[in-house]
Amino acid sequence: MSNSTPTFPPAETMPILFTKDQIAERTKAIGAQITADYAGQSIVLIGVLKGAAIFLADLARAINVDNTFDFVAVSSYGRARVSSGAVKLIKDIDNPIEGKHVIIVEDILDTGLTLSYLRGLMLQHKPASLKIATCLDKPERRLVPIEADYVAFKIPNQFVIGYGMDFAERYRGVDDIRLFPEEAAGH
Ligand SMILES: O=P(O)(O)OC[C@H]1O[C@H](OP(=O)(O)OP(=O)(O)O)[C@H](O)[C@@H]1O
Ligand code: HPA
Ligand SMILES: [Mg+2]
Repeated sequence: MSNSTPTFPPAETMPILFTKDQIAERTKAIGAQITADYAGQSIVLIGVLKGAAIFLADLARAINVDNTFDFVAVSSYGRARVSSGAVKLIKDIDNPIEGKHVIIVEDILDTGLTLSYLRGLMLQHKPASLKIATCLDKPERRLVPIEADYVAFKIPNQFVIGYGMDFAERYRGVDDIRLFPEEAAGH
């Protein structure tokens, strides 16, 4: 059945894809990996607002090397529906990253348009190194070739909410990652 008005069913009614315990376990593992990879160095974690805020907060607490935070925000024009790759920077980094070890932190790598735009932009600042950490990777949806260096979970082509991820700005605070029912999307 299709309708034109989005509805916001309670998150508890949606199937769980990953529980908060599973997410915490993978986040700790990635944090340990980053700690090992950057031992003795300083890193800059750049979160992509708004979705990445929660994963960044947890990942940072699982990393045991000197680190600072920064945030960027982008706006995309119908990202999932056009292949133009039109992404615009709304908020830039606050501090220079030239010569620094940088990790861009995302909640989800989907078509790749957001991260491929941001990677190009950040490389212009000449960081010493640039890697990508993402909670979720949906490889089937990729429109441009880009891979993350640290991935908590690979998922099939299904829309998810929770742990920072939204549907129409809702559900970001849900602490499990759940499958959003397509019939509620109203398209
Ligand atoms: O790989 P892509 O197809 O570019 O999609 C992934 C991006 O889309 C979502 O952000 P969105 O732009 O919806 O904003 P939000 O983070 O504020 O939810 C998500 O948080 C990623 O940033
Ligand atoms: O599955 C998703 N859920 C929420 N936001 C998203 N942005 C890209 N893919 C998704
Ligand atoms: Mg985002």
